[in-house]
Amino acid sequence: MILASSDTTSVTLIWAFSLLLNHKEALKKAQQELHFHVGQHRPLRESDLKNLPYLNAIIKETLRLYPAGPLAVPHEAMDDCIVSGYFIPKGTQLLLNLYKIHRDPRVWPIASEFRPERFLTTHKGIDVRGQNFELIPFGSGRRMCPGISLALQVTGLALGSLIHAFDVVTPGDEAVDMEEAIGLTNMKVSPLEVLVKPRVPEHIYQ
Ligand code: HEM
Repeated sequence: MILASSDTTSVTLIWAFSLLLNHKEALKKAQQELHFHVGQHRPLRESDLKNLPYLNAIIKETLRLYPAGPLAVPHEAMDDCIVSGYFIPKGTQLLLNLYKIHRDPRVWPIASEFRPERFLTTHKGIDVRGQNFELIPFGSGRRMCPGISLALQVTGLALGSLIHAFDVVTPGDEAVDMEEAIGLTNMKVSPLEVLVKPRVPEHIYQ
């Protein structure tokens, strides 16, 4: 449980943060949303998250492009079945390539680009809770991730708090290297380096 939770949530945060550093206009929009709904005189609270559609769209777009478990967890067919015309005998081990599903250009125009706006416009009705099979970073069905609500709360609160309280840039304002490591969890190859500068009054940090 601890293994399933800590790596997946921290790596999602790292990718979200990296994407924002490489897309300054999205970072600015998210900070404006936080400024409007939370203001500069109190920290972000869990109860704010439902009022931050752009921040939520950023998290969905991050989970689409960089699902923490790109091959989910192996499943086994309990009965003979047919999937997309392929006969799958009972007992077959099945791996789901979430990474590929999430970048299918028939569903996701300009699939490899970071466009959080799609979740507020063309893909507004699509959620990550296992009901929309084109976006299933937490899997779907009986064995889907039981930590989904915690993961979404922690990611929203951590990412939102960071960009609410700090202006963030990379050293030398260089683009973040987005190379991915091969593994069960979708890790970033190089460590993320960030310079932070306070952007709210001192008492918010206490
Ligand atoms: C962004 C964060 C997370 C992502 C993207 C994620 C993703 C996933 C995925 C794809 C699966 C496999 C589902 C399937 O095969 O259908 C899974 C399983 C699981 N996750 Fe997560 N997870 C995250 C965070 C967490 C957290 C915070 C916890 C616990 C507090 C957790 C606990 C588990 C457990 C116990 C399983 C195995 C469930 C089973 O086999 O019945 N995960 N997760």
